[in-house]
Amino acid sequence: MIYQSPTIQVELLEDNIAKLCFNAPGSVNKFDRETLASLDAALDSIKQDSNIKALVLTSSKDTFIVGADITEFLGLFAQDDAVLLSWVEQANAVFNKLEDLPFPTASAIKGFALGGGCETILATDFRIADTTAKIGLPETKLGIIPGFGGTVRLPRVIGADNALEWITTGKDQRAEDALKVGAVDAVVAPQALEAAAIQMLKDAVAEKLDWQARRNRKLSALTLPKLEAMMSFTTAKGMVFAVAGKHYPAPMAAVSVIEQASTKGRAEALQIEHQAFIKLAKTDVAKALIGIFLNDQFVKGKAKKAGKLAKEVNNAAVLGAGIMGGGIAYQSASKGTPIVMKDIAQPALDLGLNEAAKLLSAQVARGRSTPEKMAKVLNNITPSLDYAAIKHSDVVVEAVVEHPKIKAQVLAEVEGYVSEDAIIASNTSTISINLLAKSMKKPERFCGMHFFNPVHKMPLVEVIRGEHSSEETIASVVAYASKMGKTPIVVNDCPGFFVNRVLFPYFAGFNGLLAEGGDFAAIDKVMEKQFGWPMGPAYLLDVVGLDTGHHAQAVMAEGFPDRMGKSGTDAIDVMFESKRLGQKNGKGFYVYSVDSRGKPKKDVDPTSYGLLKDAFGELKAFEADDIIARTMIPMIIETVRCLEEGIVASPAEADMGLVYGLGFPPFRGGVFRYLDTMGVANFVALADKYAHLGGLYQVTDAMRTLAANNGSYYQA
Ligand SMILES: NC(=O)c1ccc[n+]([C@@H]2O[C@H](COP(=O)([O-])OP(=O)(O)OC[C@H]3O[C@@H](n4cnc5c(N)ncnc54)[C@H](O)[C@@H]3O)[C@@H](O)[C@H]2O)c1
Repeated sequence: MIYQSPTIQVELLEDNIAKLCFNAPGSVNKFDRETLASLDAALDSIKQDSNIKALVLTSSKDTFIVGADITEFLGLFAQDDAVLLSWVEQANAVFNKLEDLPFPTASAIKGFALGGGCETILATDFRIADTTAKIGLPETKLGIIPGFGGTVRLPRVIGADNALEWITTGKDQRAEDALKVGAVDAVVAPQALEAAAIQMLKDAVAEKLDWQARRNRKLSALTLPKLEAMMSFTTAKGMVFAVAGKHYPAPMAAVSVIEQASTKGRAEALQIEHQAFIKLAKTDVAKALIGIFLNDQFVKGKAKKAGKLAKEVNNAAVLGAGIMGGGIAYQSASKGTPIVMKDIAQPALDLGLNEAAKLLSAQVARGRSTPEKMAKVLNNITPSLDYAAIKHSDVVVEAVVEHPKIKAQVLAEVEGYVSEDAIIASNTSTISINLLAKSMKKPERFCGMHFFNPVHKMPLVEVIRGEHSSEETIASVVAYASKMGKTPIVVNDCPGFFVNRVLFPYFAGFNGLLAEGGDFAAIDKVMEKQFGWPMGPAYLLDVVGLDTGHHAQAVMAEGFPDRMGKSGTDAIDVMFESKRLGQKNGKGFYVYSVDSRGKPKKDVDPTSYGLLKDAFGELKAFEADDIIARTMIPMIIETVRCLEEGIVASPAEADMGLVYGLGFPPFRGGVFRYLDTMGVANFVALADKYAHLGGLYQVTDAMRTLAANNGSYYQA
């Protein structure tokens, strides 16, 4: 053994080829500080051993290296620039040491080689992948750029255009795609991986392969004709800005770094990367995006733990084949859990199946599925008009019309058809789970399972714990949601649960602006372009449906009369009463049509402006900051209330609920990250300026205390 640590072992194989194996104690290899220090020490030992003629890097896990240890990032990035620079320089010295070894080197890559893992393989002369390999530099998705030389080495290995695409999109690349652009030298079967890498090294030692020429290419400036370089970088900037937009600076920074470094040798090029990396690491955007990554892991970890208590779900049923029922059936079937779709009307069943077939056909057309797979998924959905079909279901999801009496009746009926231990969940969006539980003989087997529309796209499922729901019920529904590829968050019962409870105060803020003459299209523009929501409030209401919005608003007003009770007519009433229901009937705040290419199109409509003018008078302009404050303050305070009341268990889960359920701008990280970034005291001062607008604008006592103590919701 040449070197051994808890994360890395180095041994000498035949023909004096050394093998460095990443072998961390957990299930995967990560580039934490310990592994980096260990790699440094391992390389020193290798350098000192004069017998060694070549080096192969391998992993004892199913994956090579999944990337940096992101749990270390927020603490690390909070340090002074000088400390951060010294960390980056030290880390890069290790990668340079690997690249500068006096003999040929190769990486044998299986599974993920992402981030720091990808930067490791780029520092070797050769890269052999097996068919399971996935390679990439996802850093821009976290608001930063690669910091271990990725922006310098990748363009020199695969060319500037390819590297720009890899780095600015942050996508993982499959082995065969990596081979096409020359990121790897060969792709082999998993069992042949190590032997193939060793053979390549033997050929290099025997000078059949010119490893030094490859290395020199990485050490020098990029060989790009001036005109071509200008074209590449200018095009990339335009495209990247169009996709990433002004709120996500990292992809653009990556283009600039690659451009500036393109004329430099390794040392200078790396310095350009270091400087840009440090600047981005300090941004609020990086903090928010890293926070989301960590929160996502936290939420998924909780769901995984719940899985241990869960009942296995092999057969499911959904009651109601409407928009939601059809979506739930499709999602369950496509993730491998057969599902009975029960309705009272044959046309509804036909429509539900047709919707599923449409989604599947689109996937086949895009090459993401095959006709065989499509047939299998459709076979997993059993349409039925008869309750007898749900007899063997482990979980039944009720998704019939949003009417308390109908739901109560359906839930009572269901209990008579399923086994004693079957779990029953309701997809209600507003009706109290405790209220619905009253119609059941065994309320402990019942909880809420709130999906979002469209089911196949929206990642969140709110699992609502009623006062009688058993732990097994909650755990089983959480596990089923995870199996469906969704991110479940467990919340306690209250009107609107978590997501709708915080959404309606935001709509109330919007209504308040309109009641004073605010222009809905101008408000949407500010909330989309400046705040970063995927849709402004008027557009979102049109998508949700003004009838649904109107109904849910009444439920919320009844549940929280002090804050959400209504006096007089608001803009939602105006639209609803004029039968402008939104996208579903082609007119709401906006009018909807189909453009010449068959794509849905929305336009402003003088009629809706006329109706609003009749109700609220002439239009009045509001400043962007005012619009943001008046809509966001109510949502933010309601979110804090949900945490204080234990409706949602942690800031991390609340923020993920907002990002995954509503599309809260990821670069802001969620309400709690947003509050921490702006400072709780600053928020309280801002909200106090709007306190005259009513109960939704009153901060809680706990917020005031936190503000006075200069506290925050997250630790880092
Ligand atoms: N549409 C949304 O955006 C959304 C989002 C989240 C939750 N939800 C909730 O999901 C539920 C369904 O909403 P939807 O939009 O799919 O409604 P929908 O009107 O599209 O579908 C309801 C379906 O239930 C069927 N149905 C009625 N009574 C039935 C019974 N006794 N047994 C079986 N089927 C019956 C109807 O025939 C219809 O096909 C509601 O509780 C709603 O609040 C809707």
